[in-house]
Order: sequence, then C-alpha cells, then structure tokens
Amino acid sequence: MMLTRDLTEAQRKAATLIEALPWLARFSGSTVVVKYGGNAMTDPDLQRAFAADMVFLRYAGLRPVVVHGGGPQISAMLRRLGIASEFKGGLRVTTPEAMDVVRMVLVGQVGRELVGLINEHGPYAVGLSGEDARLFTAVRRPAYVNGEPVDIGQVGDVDEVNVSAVADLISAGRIPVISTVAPDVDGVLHNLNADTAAAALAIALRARKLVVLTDVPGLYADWPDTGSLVSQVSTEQLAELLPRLESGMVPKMEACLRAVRGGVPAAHVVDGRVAHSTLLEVFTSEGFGTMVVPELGAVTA
Ligand SMILES: Nc1ncnc2c1ncn2[C@@H]1O[C@H](COP(=O)(O)OP(=O)(O)O)[C@@H](O)[C@H]1O
Ligand SMILES: CC(=O)N[C@@H](CCC(=O)OP(=O)(O)O)C(=O)O
Repeated sequence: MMLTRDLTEAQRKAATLIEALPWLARFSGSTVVVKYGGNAMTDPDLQRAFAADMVFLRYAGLRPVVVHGGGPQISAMLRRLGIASEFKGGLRVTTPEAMDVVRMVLVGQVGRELVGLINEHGPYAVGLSGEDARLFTAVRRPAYVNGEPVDIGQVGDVDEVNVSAVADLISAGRIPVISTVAPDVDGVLHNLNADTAAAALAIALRARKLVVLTDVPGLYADWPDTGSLVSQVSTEQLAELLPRLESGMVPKMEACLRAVRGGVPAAHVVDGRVAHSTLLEVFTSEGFGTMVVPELGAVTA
C-alpha cells in the first residue's frame, strides 16, 4: 500500500511535469540559443547538468544551439604562459600573441569538453568555431572608455552570419557547440565576446529565445546592491540603463538588447551556478533571472 507521504511526493513530481506542458507546446520546434559563460562552467557537476539540459531540450522538440564563453579559462592560460592580459569596456585587449591562446583555449579546450559532455548522452554535439564553413565573419570592434574609443586589438564584432553552417546540423538533430573566434574579410582571426556572438547568431537563426548563463542571479540595476535585481526589462529601459553598467555586464546586456531589437522575442540572463537553470527558465512558470522583452507586458517568454 502506498503511504500518504509517497503519494504527496508522487503528486509533487507529477505537478512539476505537468507544469511544463504549456511551455512544451509553445516552444516545441523552436530554436533556442544558449550562451554558456566561462564563469558558470567551473564546477564539473554543473557542466554535466548543463549538458543534460541541452539533450533534454532536444528530446523535448526544441533546437538548442550552444555558444560558449571561456574568459576565466583564457585568463588562466595566459597567466600560465606569462602573457599579460587586460580588459577594457568588458572586452579583452587581444594582441596577436593572446589571439593564439584565445583560439587554443576556446576551440581546443572548452569547446571540446562541452562536446564530450553532451555526447555522453548520444551522438548529438558537433563543435565548430566562426572559422568553420564561414559561420561568422568578423569586423574590428572598438571599445569605449569614458566615451572615447580605444584600440583593443584583434577583437571583433559579428559582421555576417552564414546560417547554413549550422542550419544543416540543427535539421539533422545535432546540437552545434560554437566557439567564438572568427576571421575578418582578410582572413585575420578575431576574438569575439561570446555574448555578442550568441546575440548575432540568435538573430540570424530567428531564435525564439536567447538564454545567457552567468554567475550572478541576473542583472542588478544598482550593482552590487542585491535588492536591485531586475526581473523584467524592456529594450527602452535597458538602453537607458546601459551607460551605467560596468565590466562583463556591458557586452552581455548590449547583446541582449541587440538580440531583442533584432527580433528575438526574449533574452534571459540566468544564474548558471544553479543546476539545470536552462530547464527552469524554459519550462517553469516562475520568472528566473532577468528577462529582456521588446516592451513590458508583451506576451512572450
Ligand atoms: N549590474 C550588474 N549586474 C550583475 N552583474 C554585474 C553587474 N555589473 C557587473 N557585474 C559583474 O559581471 C559579472 C558577469 O560578467 P562576466 O564575468 O563577463 O560573466 P560571463 O563569464 O558569464 O560572461 C558578474 O559576475 C558580476 O561580477
Ligand atoms: C573580446 C573578448 O573579451 N572575448 C572573450 C571571449 C570569451 C568570452 O566571452 O567568455 P565569457 O563568456 O566567459 O566571458 C575573452 O577573451 O575573454
């Protein structure tokens, strides 16, 4: 005979599953670009949970595309090699020497590890960088310090996206895992901020969502005041807030703004330190993290 306690537990599980039903119906068939930040991938258990989430999305009928970061991992390798490195306006100043390390770490290390973790579940993940099938063409990107443009070397913005480079993989049921280095028109390799590249890809793929995993619960309007967490923000409000933001949040929120202005219905910044944060964002009714929408009250998510 089933104990009352077991029944309650079973009902709770059923309630969790059934809560996902409207979201499954809404998002089935949709492309979701998930940016996995370097700060959110330091724990092996969290990495495994992330990989499982991508496979879960796929089996739920969504089309996940992973764009990964690796800022802390690049910094660690540069330190090991004794190469100086600094950030300006949230972007890494990238010398030709640093560029070699950026490519080695993102493509050869971080990307490979994620592909391996996803493929523990089956033959799904295929790793590629902006160089493969000309996925991204870069154009040099200036950074701004106190409103003045500063040269930060081989740092790029995405000029063009060759959608067909990933569309075929997605149609075949694969999960593209993308490392964000890309050549410019002259073939010179550039270092792309991963948030920036994820936004450009989400727009080009007409994604239903951009989900950005980082190491904070979301955007704080008045950082570091923890009472100022923003649950929902319109593009207009975010554009006003942007000049007051600092460090890594600048390219991140610029990317979310760009994605939503570019036609992606919602961009979410969520806490990647919480296991299965992507599933919580996609399949539960409570808001999780910060959601950027075209206008407040827009029916989306
Ligand atoms: N207004 C803000 N809201 C949230 N985080 C902020 C803010 N301003 C600065 N930060 C910092 O930005 C960091 C996230 O950016 P970044 O380090 O580039 O992360 P990722 O590796 O995930 O891209 C947070 O850990 C936090 O320290
Ligand atoms: C130009 C620039 O800053 N590129 C980044 C690329 C990696 C990245 O964006 O990683 P996260 O998402 O972990 O921050 C860098 O060199 O760190």
